[in-house]
Amino acid sequence: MSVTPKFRVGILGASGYTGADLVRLLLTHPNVEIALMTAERKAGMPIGDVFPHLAGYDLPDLIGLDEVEWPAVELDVVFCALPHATSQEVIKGLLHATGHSLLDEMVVETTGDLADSISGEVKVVDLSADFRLRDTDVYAQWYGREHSAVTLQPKAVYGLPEVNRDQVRKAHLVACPGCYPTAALLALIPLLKAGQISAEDIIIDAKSGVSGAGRSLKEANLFVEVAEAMHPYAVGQHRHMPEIEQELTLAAGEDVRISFTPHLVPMNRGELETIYVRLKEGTTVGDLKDQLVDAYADEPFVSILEEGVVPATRMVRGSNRCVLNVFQDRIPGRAIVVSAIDNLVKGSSGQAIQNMNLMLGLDETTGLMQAPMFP
Ligand SMILES: NC(=O)C1=CN([C@@H]2O[C@H](COP(=O)(O)OP(=O)(O)OC[C@H]3O[C@@H](n4cnc5c(N)ncnc54)[C@H](OP(=O)(O)O)[C@@H]3O)[C@@H](O)[C@H]2O)C=CC1
Ligand SMILES: CC(=O)N[C@@H](CCC(=O)OP(=O)(O)O)C(=O)O
Repeated sequence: MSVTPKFRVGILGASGYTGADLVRLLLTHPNVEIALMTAERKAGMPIGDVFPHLAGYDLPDLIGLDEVEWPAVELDVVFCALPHATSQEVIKGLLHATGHSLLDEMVVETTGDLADSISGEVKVVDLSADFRLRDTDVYAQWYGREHSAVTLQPKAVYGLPEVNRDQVRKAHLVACPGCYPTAALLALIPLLKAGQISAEDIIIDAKSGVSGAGRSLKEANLFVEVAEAMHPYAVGQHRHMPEIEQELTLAAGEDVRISFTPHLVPMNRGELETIYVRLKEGTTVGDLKDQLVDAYADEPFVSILEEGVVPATRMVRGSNRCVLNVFQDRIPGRAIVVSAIDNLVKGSSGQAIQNMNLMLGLDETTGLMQAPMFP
């Protein structure tokens, strides 16, 4: 009986929420083995002590980043599920330690022919925000610190597979989109590309479950602070705004400005965005719907719901799906687009695996076809 060779995968930050969901999803992925898992405070612990739901599986113990023996650990893929700022330092360090060609000044981008010449080297999928913003000055402005890997940034590919699939296939460093941007971009990019909606009048009203804030202890995320209540935060200044505008502007070919307000809602996972748009002259709500149906006809993870069916987080929980629909606003000339994802799956870990599948030349859906959990 022949044994399928498996790619060796490392998860940096496996003791966090996205790390845990990476482990959960990768445990049933037929083409990978989890060869390394790191933590900071939880270093030295078995993963089952940190996350009881992951006890009893054949997994390595959590180790500190400083204990990783690059390049001897021989990883094919590294998932970086670390806080932003830490991530760029760690990625730069691991590329140095493995003597990666991506650091070569001659390699100006990873998606052209040069990508083929570095095909055997480790591939990095970053879940943090560190390589998403293409302009490092914009990064400095929104993240309050200078970017420390300025020459590496242009070599990263923005990992929204439905939009950048071909670049992701050849990439060695993929920046996974933020959870809010994922839900917004999937809803809006096809409409802006088709010139159906105004680039100037887009209002995104977003809601997220508390796992979106990560597992580290924060007073604002205690049960008493979030249960039986709901509140907006980072009003008018959330750092996902420039990320969403960057990708919408690229798609539209003109400057796109958005109003974006996230809210924290008392649920563990899930993200819902209600998006108000202005129709261009001569465009109907039916045209928007047709455009979304067309754009996603062959996409395994994006579904446009039937007439009148309202997207909800319970339709996507635990799955890599995004569900969308379009509705007529009472105000003439306006429409409402609703988008739902699971922040920990399509909004981070699932999307990261979707990117990995593309980078490794595997079927994009491998290990990601779980149906949503309900109730
Ligand atoms: N949660 C979400 O829905 C989403 C998160 N993201 C991004 O993904 C990344 C991970 O998020 P999430 O899993 O929620 O975060 P968590 O706070 O839950 O986990 C962070 C992980 O990083 C480790 N860590 C923290 N500081 C350091 C350090 N200085 N050196 C080494 N390791 C460190 C932690 O280890 P330990 O616990 O042992 O200290 C833990 O394993 C972040 O950049 C986040 O912004 C992106 C999209 C959605
Ligand atoms: C509920 C909540 O707090 N969500 C996080 C976003 C999660 C995410 O996508 O974060 P990164 O862009 O840092 O990767 C926030 O608003 O900061």
